[in-house]
Amino acid sequence: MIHQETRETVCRLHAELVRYNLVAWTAGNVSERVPGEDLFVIKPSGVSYDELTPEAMVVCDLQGELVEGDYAPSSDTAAHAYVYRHMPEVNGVVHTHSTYASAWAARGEAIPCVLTAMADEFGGEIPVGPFALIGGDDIGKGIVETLTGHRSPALLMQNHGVFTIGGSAKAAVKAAVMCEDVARTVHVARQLGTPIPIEQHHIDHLYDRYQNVYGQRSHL
Ligand SMILES: O=C(CO)[C@@H](O)[C@@H](O)COP(=O)(O)O
Repeated sequence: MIHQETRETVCRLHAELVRYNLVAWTAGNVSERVPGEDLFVIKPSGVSYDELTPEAMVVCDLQGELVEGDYAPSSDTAAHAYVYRHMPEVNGVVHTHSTYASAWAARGEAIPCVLTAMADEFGGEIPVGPFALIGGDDIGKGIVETLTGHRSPALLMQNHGVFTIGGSAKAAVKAAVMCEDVARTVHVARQLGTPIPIEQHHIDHLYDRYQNVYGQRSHL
């Protein structure tokens, strides 16, 4: 099938949402831009995660129209397409209803930057986007307006759940995993007392280290 490599990547990353317990039933979705094309691959709508295969993935254009595939595209296709049209640096989009992050979304409250892991991955708080109905451009607009110029690759769409972006679908999945992890920890901290905010200059230092030094850097 066309765009087989991207199909395989997007299919494999959907299994990560299940592995990290970020979705229930058929909720959630992952997409990735097809390299060099005005196209992206996304999950078929309402198909069980254990039935997802590279062949079941669907290919859409940047208007969200189905280009190739046997299934109807995800109900969030318009949102993903909007992000790809307005954020050319983004090559991956993920949506989950992960429990703790969605509980913050239900309250419309940003997750404050009180953990070094938040400074590392999000460069500050995880912001909240507006309430938006599903299917049109409203969710996509909320994502773009909230994350443009913001360090965080994740946001909490009010009353809904998590959307993340990344330079790849894998990066967006990582952001979704880390978003749920810190949402849970900060929630527990709130139950025990008042979390202590990290000073901005420390956030900046931590973010720079994690983004530019942490891990294995290819020197070849
Ligand atoms: O939250 C929504 C829509 O935003 C769910 O329907 C979504 O998680 C799953 O929908 P799809 O199966 O991708 O169509």
